Amino acid sequence: MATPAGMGAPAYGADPETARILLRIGAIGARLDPPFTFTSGWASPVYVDVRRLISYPAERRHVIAAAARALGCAPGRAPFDAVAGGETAGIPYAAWLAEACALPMLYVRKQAKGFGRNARIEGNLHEGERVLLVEDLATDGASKLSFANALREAGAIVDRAFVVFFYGIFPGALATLAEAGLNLTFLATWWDVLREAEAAQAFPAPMLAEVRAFLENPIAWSAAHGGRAAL
Ligand SMILES: O=P(O)(O)OC[C@H]1O[C@H](OP(=O)(O)OP(=O)(O)O)[C@H](O)[C@@H]1O
Ligand SMILES: O=C(O)c1cc(=O)[nH]c(=O)[nH]1
Repeated sequence: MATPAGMGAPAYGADPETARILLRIGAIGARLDPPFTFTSGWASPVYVDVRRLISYPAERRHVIAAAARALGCAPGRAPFDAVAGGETAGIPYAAWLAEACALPMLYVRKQAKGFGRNARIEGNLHEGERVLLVEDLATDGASKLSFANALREAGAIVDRAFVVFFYGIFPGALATLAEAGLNLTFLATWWDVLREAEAAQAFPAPMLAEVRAFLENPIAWSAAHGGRAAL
């Protein structure tokens, strides 16, 4: 995986078991008619439902332990002061990681609530705290920028985000995050899942060909299937 020029390397926690877990718990979906549509507007023949992991205690423990290792955090020794989950899918992972690292937890709303405190950040954030942003997954990373900016506007220092799964196929995704001062740590990408899916013969041959076509050129695939057509 390419390292964005001029920034720290993305920390690829490379945990092959995470890819196997996602396949085993049915988190990897493939469908052509109709294709999936992502939050960012891309059309895709695949969807990764990392949310399912919350229902599997042994598997989620494995993933959180791998995340804590990749991030270098343990009780009394962490390179950040608090852990913030992105609404909604990031919140349980942030809670478990905060617990594993014995750190305070926060969460970030997609939008200000519109009434009450009208805040995007929940929990007690102290000015100047180093906050790790946690989410379930990243495709092109746009949601990470929004969550990180909300934390920064509230006074946090945010220079690292963690996701269980990073697509690893959208050109420039890591570089764009790095240019915005955000380095991404992740445990598995689509290339890990594809390797495991091929070994387990998880997709019939025609679907595998379609999945490969998307992974190798997601923008062209999306444009040809009614989705977003440009970065
Ligand atoms: O934009 P990216 O950084 O690449 O990440 C993709 C986002 O899409 C999903 O959230 P979704 O918008 O479906 O909301 P949810 O968490 O409330 O389900 C996922 O949880 C990420 O936040
Ligand atoms: O970008 C998204 O909306 C998205 C893609 C995906 O594979 N999984 C998911 O939960 N969200």
